[in-house]
Amino acid sequence: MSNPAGAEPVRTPAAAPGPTGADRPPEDADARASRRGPAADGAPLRLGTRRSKLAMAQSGMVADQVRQLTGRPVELVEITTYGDVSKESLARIGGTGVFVSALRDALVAGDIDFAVHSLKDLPTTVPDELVIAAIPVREDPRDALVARDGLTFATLPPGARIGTGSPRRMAQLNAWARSHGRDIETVPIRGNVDTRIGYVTSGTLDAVVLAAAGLNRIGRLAEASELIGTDVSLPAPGQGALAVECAASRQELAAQLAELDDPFTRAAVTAERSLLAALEAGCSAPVGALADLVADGQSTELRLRGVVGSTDGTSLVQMSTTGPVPASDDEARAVGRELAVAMLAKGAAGLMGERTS
Ligand SMILES: NCc1[nH]cc(CCC(=O)O)c1CC(=O)O
Repeated sequence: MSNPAGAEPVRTPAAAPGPTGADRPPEDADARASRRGPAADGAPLRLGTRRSKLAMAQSGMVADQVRQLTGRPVELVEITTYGDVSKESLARIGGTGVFVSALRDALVAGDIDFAVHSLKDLPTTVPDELVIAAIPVREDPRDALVARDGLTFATLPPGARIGTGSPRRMAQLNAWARSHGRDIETVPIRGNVDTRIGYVTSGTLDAVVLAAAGLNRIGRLAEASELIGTDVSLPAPGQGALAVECAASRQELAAQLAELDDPFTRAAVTAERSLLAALEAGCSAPVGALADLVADGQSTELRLRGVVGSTDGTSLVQMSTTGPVPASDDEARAVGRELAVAMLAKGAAGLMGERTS
């Protein structure tokens, strides 16, 4: 692994300077908190966000909710991350944290008050200075196919070229194609959602695979020809969920943001991310995971499914576990850890070193 979970995130010189400027005198977190805490004079809360359309859309959604919750104005502060400026493939630069480190630096420095991340882009470890104050209700976690002429997996012609930069999607789509005697070619691409859909509208590729939640947030879900079943492709751990993060020292703010938290989403994504962490995989590893509820007669239980595969789809380790809905983050983490142990025993580790460009 080039950048395992828990490693120091990549620092970027491209981080936009905070609005308070680099030349302000140093002050500690408490001093900053008392200056801008929620008890202060109604000064706007600063929400740091990447400038991509998807990031702006999800930050805008949460900003509206926080305005309602606190009665305070919320202003968006644009921050550029390494993932935004690098032209390298995400698999190669080790996706862990490349979209979030500059936002986290700004939180720690006190240049912004809170940040909204796609949970699937967030490293599985949270720095001591920060806290995930809320994980709001998750949207549809599935992957979606955007294909020319409304084609679906079942109707794509032999040799169809499907774009995705995600080793997880490659592994599962290629495995599905192999087991169904279908001939597809996965083509590595990257770029923002509009760029990736552009490969289809321009005729360069027959289809691309994207997260349904991301398409929905930028208003383009209607262009998907198919939502991909979780029996074909398990989403990335945390896909479709957001994380609202602030400095751990801002306890009052964290308590207010916590009203946006959805306990079931938190339990589900905590189990998924714990699986990822225990596999010692980063967010660009070929790992899929999804926790959902299954009703079995009287009782409702939590099912956690996990998959690790080689990107060519020749080998796949798929396992699942079902049990009581976790009552705490610790219980949720234990569910993920236990499934990881079982998957490692089936050879999952050997499938994770792979990198594609
Ligand atoms: N890696 C980029 C990224 N991060 C979050 C989403 C989608 C939104 C989400 O999962 O919450 C996407 C785009 C995609 O995978 O198509």
